[in-house]
Amino acid sequence: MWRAFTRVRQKLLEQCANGAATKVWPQLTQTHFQLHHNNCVYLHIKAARNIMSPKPKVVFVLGGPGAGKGTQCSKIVERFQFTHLSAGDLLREERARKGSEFGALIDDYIRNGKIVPVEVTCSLLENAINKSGKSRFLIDGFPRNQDNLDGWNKQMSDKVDMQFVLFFDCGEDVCVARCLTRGQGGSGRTDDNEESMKKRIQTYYNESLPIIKYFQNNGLVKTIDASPDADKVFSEVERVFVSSGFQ
Ligand SMILES: Nc1ncnc2c1ncn2[C@@H]1O[C@H](COP(=O)(O)OP(=O)(O)OP(=O)(O)O)[C@@H](O)[C@H]1O
Ligand SMILES: O=c1ccn([C@@H]2O[C@H](COP(=O)(O)O)[C@@H](O)[C@H]2O)c(=O)[nH]1
Repeated sequence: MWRAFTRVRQKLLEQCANGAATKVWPQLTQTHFQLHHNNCVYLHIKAARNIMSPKPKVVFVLGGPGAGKGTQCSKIVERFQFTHLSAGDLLREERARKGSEFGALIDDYIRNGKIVPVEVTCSLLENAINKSGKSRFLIDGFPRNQDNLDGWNKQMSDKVDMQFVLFFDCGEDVCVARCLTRGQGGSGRTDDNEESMKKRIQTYYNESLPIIKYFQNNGLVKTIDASPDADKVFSEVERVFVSSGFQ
């Protein structure tokens, strides 16, 4: 956790300890500093930046269908007080909303594993962020293609502080088996069936993986092996969040 430090003056730590520093940086507490054995005081840069940035913090959560994104997001919410926004859930809610002008379109896209135009998804995400009044968000299952990424950059990138992309790496067979088991268990999802799965997997390879690669090329991706059991996966996830300065 305390890998990225910058040296600060001893006086600052003392100010922090006696509360005087809150006048300068009200969000910082003594937990953001560490006294090193050589008597120098270090500030945890990422933790400090995380707490001092006024924009909402966003982590994109990506991976194949059934990789375990939603399952891990629930655990992250519990441990790190993030708000979970699943783009798929928001679209399903909008599809079910009486009078929605997008209901039929969303239904067709979901059944066929296609990606809904970004104007619809991005507006749902922005409304959810604004409505929540919260400051840490997991955006699960978005951006999924170039249209999503372009639309997000146009509408949202200046309004949030994107932290990193959490990528759940999982083989196709495991992904498909998890979704089909979820369907047989009564998920009620119109796309947890073999026909939709084939299309979802194709969309993932053709449209979503190139976006993950783009983020990778920009050094933004934290990859997690999503094939072990959920608790084991979470221990890796926890490590990533802590080393990124979240407490
Ligand atoms: N590590 C795991 N090991 C075994 N089963 C898992 C694991 N993680 C999740 N599952 C199960 O697999 C199914 C899919 O998980 P989850 O809904 O979290 O995936 P997802 O990536 O959000 O899926 P989708 O993209 O389809 O929304 C669920 O039934 C869940 O209980
Ligand atoms: O940004 C998004 C997210 C989802 N969709 C559509 O919804 C389904 C289901 O998504 P899950 O993340 O698996 O819940 C997906 O196959 C797409 O059809 C979307 O269009 N855009």
